[in-house]
Amino acid sequence: MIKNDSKPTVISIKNLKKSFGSLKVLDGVNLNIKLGENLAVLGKSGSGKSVLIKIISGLLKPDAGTVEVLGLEVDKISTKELRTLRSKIGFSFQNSALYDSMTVRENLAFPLIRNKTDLSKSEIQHAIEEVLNQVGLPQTISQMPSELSGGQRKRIGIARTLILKPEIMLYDEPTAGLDPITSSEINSLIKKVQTQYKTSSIIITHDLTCAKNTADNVAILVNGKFLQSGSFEEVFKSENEIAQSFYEYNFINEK
Ligand SMILES: Nc1ncnc2c1ncn2[C@@H]1O[C@H](COP(=O)(O)OP(=O)(O)OP(=O)(O)O)[C@@H](O)[C@H]1O
Repeated sequence: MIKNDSKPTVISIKNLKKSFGSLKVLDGVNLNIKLGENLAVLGKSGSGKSVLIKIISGLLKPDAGTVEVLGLEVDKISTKELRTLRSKIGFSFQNSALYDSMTVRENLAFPLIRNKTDLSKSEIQHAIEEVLNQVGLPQTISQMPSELSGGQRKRIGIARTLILKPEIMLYDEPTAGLDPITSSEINSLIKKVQTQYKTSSIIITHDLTCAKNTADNVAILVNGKFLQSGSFEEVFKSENEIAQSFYEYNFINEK
């Protein structure tokens, strides 16, 4: 799956298993993400994509296997180490998770104040302006989330994670519910984040256009394992029936 073996591995998962009662959700997942790589994880609803992300971020414990993130085994480290590790991971949630009663400025200041108490007011203001420019929305600084479009809210949600300069980004269905043009803008932003912030990312998506345009590699989660992984072309030009059925049910927009 990985093309450039000389780059360090940022996420390494070996034989990961996770069940809930008799429901086997992950049943031997193996995964390597190299520095600067974007990986799209595809899979049907309920296939375990969110469980995988929760295990990577230490919110759920694996039943078996090893999960190393930035060189640390997430289920073996102390709460304090986990907190530090999580501050290096940016989450882009489906609902953007903005605080409705705060302006865009306050939403962006919030993670900085919570995590970096030593920043001055002008440093915070500078960081907010910088990140708003990066996501292309400097004019929204005094607006409330309710005044923003779905695509703008998504961008501000991404800005709110970028302001902490994460090393890893986890995107949960970044284009869900967005029209094709707004989706394409979000896809471009994901690529921009990869190059400008030098992040390594997992992009959970049902949207093959998103996978094609944002990811270096894609992997399909089926029956608790990665069935197919590799570049978009490798996975979807294969004869594999499940990969083919994914492809046929998606309309692909070229960049
Ligand atoms: N804390 C939990 N307790 C019990 N079952 C759980 C828990 N979390 C997830 N599951 C089950 O694990 C399975 C995988 O869930 P998960 O949310 O990872 O799916 P998904 O691939 O992200 O789906 P979707 O695309 O719909 O978001 C589901 O059957 C879900 O009900």
